[in-house]
Amino acid sequence: MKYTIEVKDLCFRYYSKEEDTLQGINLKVEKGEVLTIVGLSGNGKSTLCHCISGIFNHLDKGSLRGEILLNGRSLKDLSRVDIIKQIGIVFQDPDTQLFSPTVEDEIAFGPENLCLETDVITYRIDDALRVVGMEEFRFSNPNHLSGGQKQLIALASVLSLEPEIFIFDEAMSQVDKAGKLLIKNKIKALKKQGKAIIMIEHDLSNLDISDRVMVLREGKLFDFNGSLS
Ligand SMILES: Nc1ncnc2c1ncn2[C@@H]1O[C@H](COP(=O)(O)OP(=O)(O)OP(=O)(O)O)[C@@H](O)[C@H]1O
Repeated sequence: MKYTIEVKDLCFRYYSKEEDTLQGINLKVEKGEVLTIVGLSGNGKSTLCHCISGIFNHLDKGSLRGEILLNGRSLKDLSRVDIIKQIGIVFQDPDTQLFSPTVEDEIAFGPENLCLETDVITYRIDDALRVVGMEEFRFSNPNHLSGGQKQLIALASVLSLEPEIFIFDEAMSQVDKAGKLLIKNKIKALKKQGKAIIMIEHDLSNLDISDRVMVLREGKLFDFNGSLS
């Protein structure tokens, strides 16, 4: 069976470190599945997200061993555009993700780079803003928004790419109760559409939308019952 995401024996070491931050990670996510990874701060969750999303293929920050497969194809064999079309990541800190002068430009950036037709881009902006309940901020400067609003715009900018795989790295950490409900409902809808989703979470109340939970501890990934992945 081809999994949407499959990670085999992944190890990652930052050049500035003497030990591997990720140590022999194995995981699989199917179409329509939500996998949540929990773990204490500094245990490697963001590093894992950056490896899976292909960011470390392009930013030479360390050495990566093992294999990451998207729909059966190694990440190493995919171009940057192929990866962006397949996998969307919402970063933990929205300030690292938002750089456009307006919310509209921010959401349009990905689809424009995929050279989509103008009316498709407009539709995707409208839809993404509606999903995150931020229509009234369309022409606002993202820098002037609150942390939670920035997280919602970061999510909208990934939704507009319509990838098959979503990675949410604590994407709801600054969002208020109403925003969390919107995001959770959208994740449920994405799951129904057959998207594969990896969520990194600190807040255990968000686990209700997960199919499976794994724990990352000191660079190793465990099933929730404590057995090594
Ligand atoms: N760019 C980097 N260069 C060197 N070491 C790094 C870098 N980024 C992260 N690390 C280190 O890798 C380890 C794992 O960090 P990471 O951010 O992946 O953990 P995390 O579980 O996501 O933590 P948090 O929940 O606080 O975000 C930490 O020891 C961190 O200091």
